[in-house]
Amino acid sequence: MGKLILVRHGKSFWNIENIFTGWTDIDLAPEGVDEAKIAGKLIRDENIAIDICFSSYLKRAIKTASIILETADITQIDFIKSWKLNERNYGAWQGRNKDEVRKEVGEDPFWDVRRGYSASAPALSTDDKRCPKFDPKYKKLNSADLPLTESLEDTKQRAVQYYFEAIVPELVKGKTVLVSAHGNSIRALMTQILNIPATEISKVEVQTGVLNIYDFDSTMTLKDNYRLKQKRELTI
Ligand SMILES: O=C(O)[C@@H](CO)OP(=O)(O)O
Repeated sequence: MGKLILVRHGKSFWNIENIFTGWTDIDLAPEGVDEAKIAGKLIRDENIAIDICFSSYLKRAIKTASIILETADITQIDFIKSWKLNERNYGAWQGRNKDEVRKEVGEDPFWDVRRGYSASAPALSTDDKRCPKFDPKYKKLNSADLPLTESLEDTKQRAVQYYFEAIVPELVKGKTVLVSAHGNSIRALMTQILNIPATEISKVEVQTGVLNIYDFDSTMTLKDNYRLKQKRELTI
């Protein structure tokens, strides 16, 4: 039976400061490191043998996965990174305080972009230093493929495409797969897996550091889904 574990990275410094992050490569805050350790301890205690790990290109997701695997003492597995698991690109809102943007643009347009399906923040201009083409991480990619802003729909399109292309084949083989990604890329995958319509997508919230587990049979029929999380103090 294939087991998929979706985890949103532990809290980053900008999560704590309430700043739109998107593709900005912000590190885990100490609280986020602890969340990842707790998740790793849960994997270890539940004897979940992860076979393969996928992560976005962003360090908050990469470090979350690495800490989980290290804490669970899982060392000899493939670790594959894809930009298609990145957070939604929030365009010109990246780096801005969420409350300030809300006051500036108004409640409805703000929530339409932030939790609606098709709206996006204003695009980055092509000479903006925040454009992915200026970041060496993306140098092997075609710059025309790299977004200057994205709606949730755009994010879902590339994340789900990657899910079918790279992750589902592992699940079909019966593997246990860890995917470490972001609020919006995971929201996109969850709505695909649970068949949630676009109109309901805004109601799906994804908590940091929580293990969202999906068990499939060999025909990819979902047999069970549950969350593992632990609030108590870290003792390791
Ligand atoms: O800032 C972001 O990149 C995301 C996730 O933290 O924000 P939001 O939850 O508003 O989509």
